[in-house]
Amino acid sequence: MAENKNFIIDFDSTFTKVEGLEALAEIALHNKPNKKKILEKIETLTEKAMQGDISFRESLEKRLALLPANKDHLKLLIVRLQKQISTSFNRNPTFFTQYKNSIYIVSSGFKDFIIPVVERLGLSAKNVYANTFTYDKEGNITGFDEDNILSTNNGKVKLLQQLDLQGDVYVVGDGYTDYEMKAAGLANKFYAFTENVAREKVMHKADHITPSLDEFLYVHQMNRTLSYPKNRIKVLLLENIHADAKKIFEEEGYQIESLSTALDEAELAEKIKDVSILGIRSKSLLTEKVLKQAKRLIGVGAFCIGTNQIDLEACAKKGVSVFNAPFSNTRSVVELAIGEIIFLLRNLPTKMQAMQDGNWQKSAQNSYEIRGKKLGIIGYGNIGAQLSVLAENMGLDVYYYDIVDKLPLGNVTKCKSLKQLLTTCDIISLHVEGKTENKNLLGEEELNAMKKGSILLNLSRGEVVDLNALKKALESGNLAGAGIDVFPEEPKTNQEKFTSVLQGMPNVILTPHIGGSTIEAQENIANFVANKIIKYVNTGSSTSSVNFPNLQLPQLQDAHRLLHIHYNRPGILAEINSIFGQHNINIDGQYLKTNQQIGYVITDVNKAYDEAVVNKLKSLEGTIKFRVLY
Ligand SMILES: NC(=O)C1=CN([C@@H]2O[C@H](COP(=O)(O)OP(=O)(O)OC[C@H]3O[C@@H](n4cnc5c(N)ncnc54)[C@H](O)[C@@H]3O)[C@@H](O)[C@H]2O)C=CC1
Ligand SMILES: O=C(O)CCC(=O)C(=O)O
Repeated sequence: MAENKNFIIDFDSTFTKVEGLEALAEIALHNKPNKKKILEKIETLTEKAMQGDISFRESLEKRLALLPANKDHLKLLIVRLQKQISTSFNRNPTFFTQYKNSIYIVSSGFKDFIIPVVERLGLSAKNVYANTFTYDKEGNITGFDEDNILSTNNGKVKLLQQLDLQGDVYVVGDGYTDYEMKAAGLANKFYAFTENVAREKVMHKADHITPSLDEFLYVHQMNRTLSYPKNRIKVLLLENIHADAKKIFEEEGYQIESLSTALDEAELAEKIKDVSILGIRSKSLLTEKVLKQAKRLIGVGAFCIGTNQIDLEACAKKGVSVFNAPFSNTRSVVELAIGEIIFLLRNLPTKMQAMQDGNWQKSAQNSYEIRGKKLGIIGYGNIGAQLSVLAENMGLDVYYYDIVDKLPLGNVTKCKSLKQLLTTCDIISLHVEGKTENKNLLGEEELNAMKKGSILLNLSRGEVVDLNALKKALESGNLAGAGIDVFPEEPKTNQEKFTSVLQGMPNVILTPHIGGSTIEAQENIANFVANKIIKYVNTGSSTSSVNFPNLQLPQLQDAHRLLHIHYNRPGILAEINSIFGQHNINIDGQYLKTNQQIGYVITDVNKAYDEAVVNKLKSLEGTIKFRVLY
């Protein structure tokens, strides 16, 4: 960085998260009955001055007149403000120590509390330009030094004129008076600092909006604690993902766009261009065509279990890691399945409709208990196995069939073939994933093989059952009922019309893909997936990614982490290490894992390395993606 740069930094709501005078009022008015009213008045006066709506001098005089504060209150204020230094300022102590002589705190606040706070980050009192209080003999604040240029209107501009700084001048602040220094031609650029407060009028005037000090340092290519400012990470959330996900990403400092609907291929291809993280549920198809447009995509969150809607291989080949929530909604699906089994065995859908139509049908005909009935589960994974435990506890005799060898829980019976399961059980419940091989897993032949009077549940994926064949089986009476939650074609939004060949059939429950749609499940999913993605972005850890080699990494400490994602080919690790060798890189730790498509090598290196290494690693043949983390 060139030495002839000067940084003018505001104090209130920029260096600290709060306005100093407001915090002082909070302390001084503690336990006073009129506290709320006075605080509101002070806040209004601060805001008016910040927005440029009243003169600074007028605002200051009126605020101080409202403030019954003394030196003891100031002591408490200093302790409070020292704890409220802006997060990104605290995160970047090197900036302050390295440029302490070029950083000027220019504030309309008061030196009495500003100096002890900025000294915390290594700045010295001589570079603090601010007002000073006047006190009476008892130490009560009586006013301010009226000769101080900063207590006058346009004080910051006048001060900067006096300072006559040589070289480039950059102003960072949240208020209109900060902008005025640039407007007066005294600064090269004004950066609106929005980490603590975002004022439209000020942002509108800014050369650059900087949501954190990281962004400012990144733009100026200066030493910083974070390799990449978080505000540059754009997240697109689709399909009404639970609000917790948005909150978690926001707290991390990302930019979020959240939509309640799914997008079709063309819409998603357009939207995804500058997106770093995409969050979807089961409706948005993430195809190779869409991925081609994704220039910045790092990670995808499937805020559900199924990932059949995502081209996982294409994602891996693009260096995009996909995470889902394999357990968070399993209980919800199981509870719905149990409920539907009871409803269907009691013939409730038909009876309920009759009541709605005004027909009283008190009869035990076609109504059965679930106790002692044989439940057959196809797919004994997380959901299937959980269903078996609950069902067994309710007195059902449970059987399952899975293509993979699975340990039976409790007294469950494993079937050797699908046919054996279908011909044995009274209730069949599908819990397989939606891969192409499972299309029409239950077609005409399988449905005809089911016991007469049995019922079918599908809460897995729509394509798994041939619905025309199911309609026939219901009409013929071979099946006595069905509960269907998932369909080969589902509406993208709640506004779209739903149609199915099963509409209007007796003893059939149709639900709009809500097996996992409970408040508990959606909240769990949002937290689980959002945190997995943040961990991946921050540390490279790919634990439980569904398409990446899984690597759990230690916390990065005082090192830089180089993440290299490449096509899995022999010899590439040796080539990577040979680059490190040529540049005398001190390796603190190295982790490697591969899957069929890609290799993922993580190397933690000493911070002092030659930048040429980065370029060499990026241009290594077979490189898919390269990131540096610190
Ligand atoms: N309706 C809804 O809202 C929800 C639906 N789901 C669906 O449920 C599916 C299952 O979820 P989990 O149990 O968590 O998945 P899982 O992966 O733990 O279990 C799936 C099981 O099915 C088995 N399987 C696959 N194909 C099979 C076949 N042809 N025959 C027999 N077994 C087969 C697998 O070996 C595995 O054991 C998800 O993939 C998803 O599509 C999941 C959550 C909510
Ligand atoms: O709730 C959703 O959007 C999808 C639920 C689901 O099918 C899944 O988790 O796989």
